[in-house]
Amino acid sequence: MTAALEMTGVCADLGGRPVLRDVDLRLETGFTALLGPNGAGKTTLMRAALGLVPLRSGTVTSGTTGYVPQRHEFTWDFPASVEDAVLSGLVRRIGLFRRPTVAHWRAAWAALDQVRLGDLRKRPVGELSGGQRQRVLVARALVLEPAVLLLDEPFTGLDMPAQETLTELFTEIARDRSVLMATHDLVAAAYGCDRLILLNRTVIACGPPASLKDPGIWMRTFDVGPASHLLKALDLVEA
Ligand SMILES: Nc1ncnc2c1ncn2[C@@H]1O[C@H](COP(=O)(O)OP(=O)(O)OP(=O)(O)O)[C@@H](O)[C@H]1O
Repeated sequence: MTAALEMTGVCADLGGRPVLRDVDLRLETGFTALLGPNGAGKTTLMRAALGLVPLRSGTVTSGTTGYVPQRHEFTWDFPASVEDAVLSGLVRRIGLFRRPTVAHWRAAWAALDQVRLGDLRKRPVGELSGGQRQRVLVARALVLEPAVLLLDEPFTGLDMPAQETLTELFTEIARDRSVLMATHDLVAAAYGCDRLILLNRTVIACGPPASLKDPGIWMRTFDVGPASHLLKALDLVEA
């Protein structure tokens, strides 16, 4: 089976310092969480998958890639409607000064239906809640029909109901494509995702949550000791 995303021996430096070393991973269909402490290289790995980070060595191969950046990287203070925001995901395909065709609009509406915002397509984005805006960003990435959807900390600043709605949506999207989500919500990832990748500059471990019960791999990834609450929260040691 062709992988949606494959990295082999990826090393990448930023500002002259090594950030990723010898990263190997292969993603097929399903919902995968990318876990690691601050500075582990999660965002850099996603940017490498998009071809936005020069590699010192190694290879990246992927199908079409959709990317939902961290929310603070996106400005919403333009008066765009929800459907315009989704259509902007197709700007490279449409061409900067060309008009979208009916097919482009239909693709944008289908993506909005998929995130269950079809009813709000004429609304200004500025009037939506945080969770709804995050779904607009997901639709903007989905409109490209990506083989792999990269989500960079999609839960930041959202309340529990909004997080649960998004988790259900990502699970549904991951039925027929690959979804890779960087998150600090370890418990939600361990319960909601098919596979976990533990990253700290390199892949420390990966596999289905049930295969990652050794506290040592979590301690190495997050640089914590055996008394860490993290291990208790993940049910890896006696509370
Ligand atoms: N443009 C840059 N120039 C130099 N160093 C950078 C640059 N961008 C990121 N870094 C460094 O690379 C390392 C990895 O950063 P990255 O943002 O990929 O980590 P992360 O796992 O996504 O972290 P977080 O959980 O805090 O978002 C960090 O030490 C960061 O300071």
